[in-house]
Amino acid sequence: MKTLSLVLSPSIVQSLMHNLHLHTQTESIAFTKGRPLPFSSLPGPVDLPGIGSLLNVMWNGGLQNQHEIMFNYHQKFGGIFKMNLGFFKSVQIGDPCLLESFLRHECSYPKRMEIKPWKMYREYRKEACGLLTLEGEEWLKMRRVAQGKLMKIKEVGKMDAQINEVLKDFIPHVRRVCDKEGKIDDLYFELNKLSYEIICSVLYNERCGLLQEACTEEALLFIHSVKKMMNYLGPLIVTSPDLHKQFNTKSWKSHTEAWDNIFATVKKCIDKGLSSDCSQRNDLLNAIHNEQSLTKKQLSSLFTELQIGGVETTANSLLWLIFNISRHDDVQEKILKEIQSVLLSGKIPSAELLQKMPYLKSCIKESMRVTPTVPFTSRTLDEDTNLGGYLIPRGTIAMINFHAMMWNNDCFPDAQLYQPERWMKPRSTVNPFANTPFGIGRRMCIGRRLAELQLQLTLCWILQNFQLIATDTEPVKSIASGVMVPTRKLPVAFKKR
Ligand code: HEM
Repeated sequence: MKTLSLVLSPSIVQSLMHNLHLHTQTESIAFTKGRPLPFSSLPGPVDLPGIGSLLNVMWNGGLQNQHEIMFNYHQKFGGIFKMNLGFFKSVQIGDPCLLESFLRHECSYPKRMEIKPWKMYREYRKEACGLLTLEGEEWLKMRRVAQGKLMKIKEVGKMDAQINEVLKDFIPHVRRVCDKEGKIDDLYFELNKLSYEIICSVLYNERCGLLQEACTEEALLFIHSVKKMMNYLGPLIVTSPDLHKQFNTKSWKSHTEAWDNIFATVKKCIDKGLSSDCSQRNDLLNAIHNEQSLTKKQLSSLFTELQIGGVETTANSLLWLIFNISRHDDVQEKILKEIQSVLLSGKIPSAELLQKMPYLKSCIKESMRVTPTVPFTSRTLDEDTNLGGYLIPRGTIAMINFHAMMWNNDCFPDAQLYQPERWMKPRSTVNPFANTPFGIGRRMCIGRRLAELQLQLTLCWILQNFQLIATDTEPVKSIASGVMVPTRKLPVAFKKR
């Protein structure tokens, strides 16, 4: 059994869990060793036979509203509670101190909850798995290959010129798609195009034409297919994917067709990128291929899952960033001044010059905290684990709730307000485990550095060319649909400078 060195004393935990709101790193909680209490004694919502808390979840808005439901449960039960949804039993972690101790004992091959339909597709079509779906030693081997190129700030910094080339085309594209009032009909879709164009440029040195006036359906195939695949994923997971496959249902067929298109698009890029005309190119594909540690099949799966992981997430973070800035004129003015003071006489932003823009970076960090793109991640426990004074059995899914931690008033005073200044203090008192929008530990997002560079450069280009205007001030709610999407079109307009 794995015992975490920092465990909450069971008696203190029990009284705290039941009587107090979410506790945080700012409260002094004594972590002592002791005999853990059984899993069954963890607090948690009603657990009915066979369905657990499913009815409660449905009553409160369903899985789409799971971020708010879990946030409220953390307020009620504390930083750790158990939850059973019938199809899976979980322990929910929403406290930075507990997360820190959980990670201190992370195993060599951390496992996220399996996305079964994705695995089934790969078996069905005899495709390999990539970083999102691999486990064990194979995962670590692939991770090491990709990490050397993607997690080093210096390596990623070299991608700035390619990203700028795409952004140069994005600005006239925005002007083209704006109506007379500066509104964009489907801003999220346009940002997805930008994100896809950037990732293809960085991975394969390939431009896809998504920002051109006459953009072809073929170029849009990947984005449409990911959307289609995600639409069918939920129903397949909640019911039985095995039965869907056995009866070849519409959901299974559509999910398969979408993945076929996703893999076909990536394989085309790989074949072209490795052809003799392009093999001298300075891109991620050739850099990884030249190391000769992955087969062609593994390359396809790695690159497919890098694209899946990187396109919509970055577009979504950018969408919320634009929204948050549009509602804070003072913040917008301050970023623009910072940009103008660094980019003298029309200089183009670069990874190096971004180092002189701490306020711009704080604005992005704050946006990802207040409106996170991914609200949770998961780990499947490989051993019985003593966490927070409770014995969590092997095989339980630990849901790590970033959203609950990032919205915790004890970690972040006035947590639901957008206040970039909170990141500008010389000595931050924030527990770093409380703000982890890219996940954490050995399996954290491998595209983090690239996403950050992309967001920083894009914000520079947008604010130099447009003033972001809030067209109304009504609240905008979000729903959990893989990533956190707004429930209505964002009320934002782009006014030319
Ligand atoms: C703002 C944009 C992004 C956000 C918010 C984001 C968020 C995340 C999160 C929360 C995880 C799970 C981490 C964990 O379980 O601890 C993850 C994993 C992952 N992300 Fe990202 N991501 C972003 C951009 C990207 C980009 C640009 C790429 C590709 C270049 C990418 C590729 C991946 C991959 C492959 C994984 C799985 C890593 C593994 O299990 O080894 N992501 N991301």
